[in-house]
Amino acid sequence: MEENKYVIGLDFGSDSIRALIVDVLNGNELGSGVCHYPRWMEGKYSDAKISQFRHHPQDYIDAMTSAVQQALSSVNKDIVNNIIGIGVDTTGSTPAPVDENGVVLALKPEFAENPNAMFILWKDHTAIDEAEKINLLAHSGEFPDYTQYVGGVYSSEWYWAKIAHINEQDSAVAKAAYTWVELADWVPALLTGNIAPNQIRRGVCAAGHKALWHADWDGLPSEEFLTAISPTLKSLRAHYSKQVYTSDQEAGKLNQQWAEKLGLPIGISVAVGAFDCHMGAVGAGARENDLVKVIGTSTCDILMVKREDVTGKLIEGICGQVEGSALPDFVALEAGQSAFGDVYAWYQRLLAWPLQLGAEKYPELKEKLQDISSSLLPTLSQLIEHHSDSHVLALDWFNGRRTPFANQHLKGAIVNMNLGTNAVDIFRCLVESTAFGAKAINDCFLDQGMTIKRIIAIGGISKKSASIMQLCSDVMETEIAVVKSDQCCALGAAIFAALAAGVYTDSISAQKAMSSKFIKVYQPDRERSRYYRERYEQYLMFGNYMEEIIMATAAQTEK
Ligand SMILES: Nc1ncnc2c1ncn2[C@@H]1O[C@H](COP(=O)(O)OP(=O)(O)O)[C@@H](O)[C@H]1O
Ligand SMILES: O=C(CO)[C@H](O)[C@H](O)COP(=O)(O)O
Repeated sequence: MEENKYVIGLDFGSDSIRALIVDVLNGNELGSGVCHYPRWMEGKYSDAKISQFRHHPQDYIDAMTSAVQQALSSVNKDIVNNIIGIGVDTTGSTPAPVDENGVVLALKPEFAENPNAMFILWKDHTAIDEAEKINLLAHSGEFPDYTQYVGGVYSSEWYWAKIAHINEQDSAVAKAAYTWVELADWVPALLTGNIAPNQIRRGVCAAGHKALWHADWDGLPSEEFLTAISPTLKSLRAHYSKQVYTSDQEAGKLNQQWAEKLGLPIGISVAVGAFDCHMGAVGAGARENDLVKVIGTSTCDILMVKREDVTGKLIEGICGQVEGSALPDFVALEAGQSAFGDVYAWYQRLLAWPLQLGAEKYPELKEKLQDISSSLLPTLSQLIEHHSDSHVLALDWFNGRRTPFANQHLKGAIVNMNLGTNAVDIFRCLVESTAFGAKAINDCFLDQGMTIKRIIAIGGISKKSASIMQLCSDVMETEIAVVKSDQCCALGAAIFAALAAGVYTDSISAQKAMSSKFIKVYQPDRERSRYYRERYEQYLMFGNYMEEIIMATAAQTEK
């Protein structure tokens, strides 16, 4: 009898990496490991006040090694010996500068402590000015509108803005960087030993959604356009591979060094990498007109559409329409919110400040105070189940607005408080604001003729808080199905590992066999939906008003 075969999905998140061992026949999840990035957890190389968020490459290497080893130790040896492939999903746009041999600069002694030589995490917003310049140039009429397939607005979260920003700030990095590589492309390259810039297989997902790659202009934007953004971008077009790949294809084979380090069989397939939400959508079983929302720190939303539905059609205000970035034969429309759970995390930190002071003053109470601090979010999220007519209203743009129409200058806001407003009222209005932000994304798709047949939720919050999910369903006035898998992005990566290893010849069959089932479907409560309809109008009005004020203030500061 032929032995069962297994694959590993690696999901590189903002704080940690998850490794998941999956049966290729049925998608059963057999073992897993998680590891937080050690330097990141110490707060190194980042400064939230200036929106600078950097990951040291060594963090990825150390955490991946530990997570995979943990996962392997949770299953028996027969399973380990029958692992035939690895799939990789990561956050993005999270690029790093590499030298002519493909070594990330921060892995070289002279750059080891330089945050500009590390991975620039997706949520780093230090490149707002450069993103604005890209938009001005793309809309100037001097060049083709290179932003047309990314929603018409280039974001500071993305590749070219980040590279231009770092290169202009740091001439040593600019000089040493031969090219810049997205994390989603770097991990498979590392595992296969193909880090040399001319060998690396870049995925269509990162290229199309963040680097303005499109077949219409034969790949990347022209050298003239890139050097108009910044002369420091010269030669980067030439140093970027001409061809890009979908994730059902192989990036290469696991090399001996990494096989030994991780404890995996040598020579197994490593699939081309892609972003977390794209692989998550596949893991969630998304088909035509399904909107999959990865709801966690931020949200990343993928609407899966048929090529014919968007042929000759440009969807504005989103983060891209790219064929093959999720399922190879579909176009994935990407959108998202730059902060979702991060808004709640901010509020939790605010409320927990006196507890932290208390713990410093009375060390004997530290543990108890920490317990209270970590129970704040679950408790608040339970308390908002009770309906309230509080008039407090918030904007969810605490980390800028990603969709609709990216604008990273924008900030969060809360209005309409009085002396009776309490901590739960404020938490409720923050949750409402994140749900309104989600509804604004749906409207952006629907207003432009797209169809949303089902909403599927994955990510931490879809499981951690029933009250928040119910509120989202009430606000969006749609059913929301929550998937069973706790690691849906890693499961999607595992599906691509099975495809790259040749277990399935088409992605739909692989998805049918291996994707997650649902565990719960939230139904909108009609009465609450009516209430939120009005509140949503107020949110939109408040948003328009605040946007005007914030942009006017930003313009004044620039003068
Ligand atoms: N009980 C809770 N209710 C609401 N939000 C929560 C709760 N517990 C954690 N969170 C939020 O969940 C987010 C983390 O989501 P998760 O999906 O686990 O991580 P990531 O986005 O890094 O993959 C944090 O921003 C945190 O504020
Ligand atoms: O924008 C993205 C993909 O295009 C990010 O990868 C994503 O939003 C990261 O989110 P999280 O840390 O919440 O999983």
